[in-house]
Amino acid sequence: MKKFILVLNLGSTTTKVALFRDLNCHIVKTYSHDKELISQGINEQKAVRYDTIIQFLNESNVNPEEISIVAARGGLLQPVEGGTYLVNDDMLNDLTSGKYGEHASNLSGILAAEFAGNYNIEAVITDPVVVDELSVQAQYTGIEGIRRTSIFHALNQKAVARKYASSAGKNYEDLNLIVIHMGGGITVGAHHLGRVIDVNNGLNGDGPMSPTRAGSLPAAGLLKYIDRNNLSHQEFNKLISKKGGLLSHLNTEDVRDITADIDNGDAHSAEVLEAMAFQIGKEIGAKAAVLHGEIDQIIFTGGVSYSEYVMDLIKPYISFLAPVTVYPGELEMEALAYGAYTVEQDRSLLKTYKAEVSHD
Ligand SMILES: Nc1ncnc2c1ncn2[C@@H]1O[C@H](COP(=O)(O)OP(=O)(O)O)[C@@H](O)[C@H]1O
Ligand SMILES: CCCC(=O)OP(=O)(O)O
Repeated sequence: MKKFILVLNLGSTTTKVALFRDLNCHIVKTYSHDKELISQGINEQKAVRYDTIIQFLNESNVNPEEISIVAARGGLLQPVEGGTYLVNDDMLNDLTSGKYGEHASNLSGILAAEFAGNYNIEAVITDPVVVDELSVQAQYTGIEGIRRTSIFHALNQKAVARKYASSAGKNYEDLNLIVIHMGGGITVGAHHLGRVIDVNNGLNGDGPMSPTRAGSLPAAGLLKYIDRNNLSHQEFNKLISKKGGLLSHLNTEDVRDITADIDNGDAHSAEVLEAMAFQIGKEIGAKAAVLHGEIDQIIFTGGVSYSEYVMDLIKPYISFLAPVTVYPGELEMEALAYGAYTVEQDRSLLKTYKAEVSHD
């Protein structure tokens, strides 16, 4: 009997896999990958990541025939509204071609479709990283022809915001929140009455540096660096989105290793983490201005927010703005299972992704 929802959540540094029975988590595991793998392109990572999923099923003693649907974290697509989407051919083409960029979350959808195809079931994604609710003002840059788009931890930011609202006995749609997801990438979102009206692009050189992202860079300095090192487009993308931030400065993206080094007296590691905290604080201040200072709560989440060391570095910059709540880790597995469960119950909720028609 088909009774499980298989949840696949590929982040830049981890593969998280779970089995749910309806909305109850049967088993969940996080596999952390080494820095050699995560700095590769997604095609080079595909086989290892798929093997990780099969390893998980073997360890769980679950027969793939018992799975009714695959729920995956969605990747880089054209901007979409939130919701649960079928992984159809249009979506698969955009995820595979990298038309909108490359990130591990593309592989979630791709591997979900591969697995689903093998067992004649459906794959869906929920609230992909391209959910776009940016205000018109937030989309502007100072150059006509370059616009900001929304690429962030939409799934988890929305899930923790709703969890906080529910714990406060309020509706998400009635609150102003600043949500900070600190994973391989770091995104800081201004949630205004249920819409993320401003957020840094978590992938393409915007906002604070993170374990693997460069964050905002001085444009002229970047151009000189590219010329000096003769970087191709591909090398440039790798530099800012896979090998930046803590990995660039400290040769590891793992905050647990870095804080252990600091405990052993490593002053350089301490300085780099302080700089990351400074940049996160600054970004939160910017979002406070976007919300006109009317902030109900500041909410931290993501793997890095497990680190009390990092949280203690950030808090002095922002605790005067609003009360702080921390939800370490993520609620992404539950949110993905919920998305798949609801469309299994009511098919009319399933959305269809359509590729943009090219006019070239
Ligand atoms: N218990 C922990 N303490 C400190 N840092 C952690 C902890 N767990 C994970 N991290 C850090 O969180 C980052 C990964 O965040 P996570 O949200 O799990 O990843 P991903 O972006 O791959 O989904 C890494 O830098 C990792 O070192
Ligand atoms: C692409 C935006 C989301 C993101 O940064 O995810 P990771 O933290 O998993 O890299």
